[in-house]
Amino acid sequence: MMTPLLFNLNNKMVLVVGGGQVAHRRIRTLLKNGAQVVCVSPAISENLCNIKEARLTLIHENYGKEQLTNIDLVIAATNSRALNRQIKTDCQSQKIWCNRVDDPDDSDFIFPSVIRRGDLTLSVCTEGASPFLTKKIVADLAAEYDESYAERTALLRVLRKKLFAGTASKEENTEKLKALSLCSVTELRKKLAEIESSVTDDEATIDELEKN
Ligand SMILES: C[C@@]1(CC(=O)O)C2=NC(=C\c3[nH]c(c(CCC(=O)O)c3CC(=O)O)Cc3[nH]c(c(CC(=O)O)c3CCC(=O)O)/C=C3\N/C(=C\2)[C@@H](CCC(=O)O)[C@]3(C)CC(=O)O)/[C@H]1CCC(=O)O
Ligand SMILES: NC(=O)c1ccc[n+]([C@@H]2O[C@H](COP(=O)([O-])OP(=O)(O)OC[C@H]3O[C@@H](n4cnc5c(N)ncnc54)[C@H](O)[C@@H]3O)[C@@H](O)[C@H]2O)c1
Repeated sequence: MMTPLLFNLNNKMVLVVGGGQVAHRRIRTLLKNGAQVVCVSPAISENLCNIKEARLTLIHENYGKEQLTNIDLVIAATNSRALNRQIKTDCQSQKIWCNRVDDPDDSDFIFPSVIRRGDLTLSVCTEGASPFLTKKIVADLAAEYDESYAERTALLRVLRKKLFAGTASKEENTEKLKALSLCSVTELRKKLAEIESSVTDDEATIDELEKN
């Protein structure tokens, strides 16, 4: 059984071995999430060659153990099971975490399918049992948790911060936060506008008092 974690890939050095379809998918995900990527493969797909991104380095060579120097994570994405197994073994001896795209059981981590709505992340995985089931569930969830959830999450973040900055007790805040999480985007916008205008009123009152 795998453990779901949210991992900060900013500035991590990731070696992707292989330059085919699966490598391309992994590299797009890695770049989107801030990683530095080195891709090593004798053949590199046109899709990959067309990516214009300073954080991606393409090396037209066969895999070699020396390429693991200064690498944080490795994706073994070649079409050879024997080579992917060798890469995993090399990583293990250097304590580098490795994803084998052909064998979840022999991987230190695997890639779920992800839906992003601003700061809301939904992640689905069957640990290799059925990637097609994953796709179906993701399509269902994407329809239910639509783009409006990005604003909903952003509004909740601001309201939460404002509540914590206020003088209410911890218990009161917990109750309010629970209720807010069930509000629609329209209700949340309204609540934020109310809080902001009352803050402005308070500030105006303080200004008045200071003047007198
Ligand atoms: C979620 C997604 C993310 C992504 O890849 O970006 C993903 N696979 C996707 C699609 C997909 N993959 C495959 C098919 C063909 C149908 C089929 O074979 O069933 C399709 C469908 C398609 O392509 O449409 C084949 C396949 N996949 C794996 C193996 C090896 C094995 O199981 O041993 C084989 C057999 C290879 C062979 O035949 O040799 C293994 C893995 N695939 C994973 C992730 C990890 C577990 C995720 C999970 O189980 O939920 C894991 C364990 C490892 C990893 O992390 O790499 C992405 C959904 C894309 C989306 O959402 O659009
Ligand atoms: N995880 C998944 O979602 C998923 C999906 C489909 C397939 N797969 C598995 O992933 C493997 C790769 O799939 P693909 O569609 O990307 O295959 P592909 O044939 O498109 O790409 C394989 C790549 O490996 C490279 N390669 C071969 N020998 C190499 C070496 N010595 N050093 C470096 N690179 C080398 C090739 O040049 C090629 O770029 C498949 O064999 C399959 O087992 C996984």
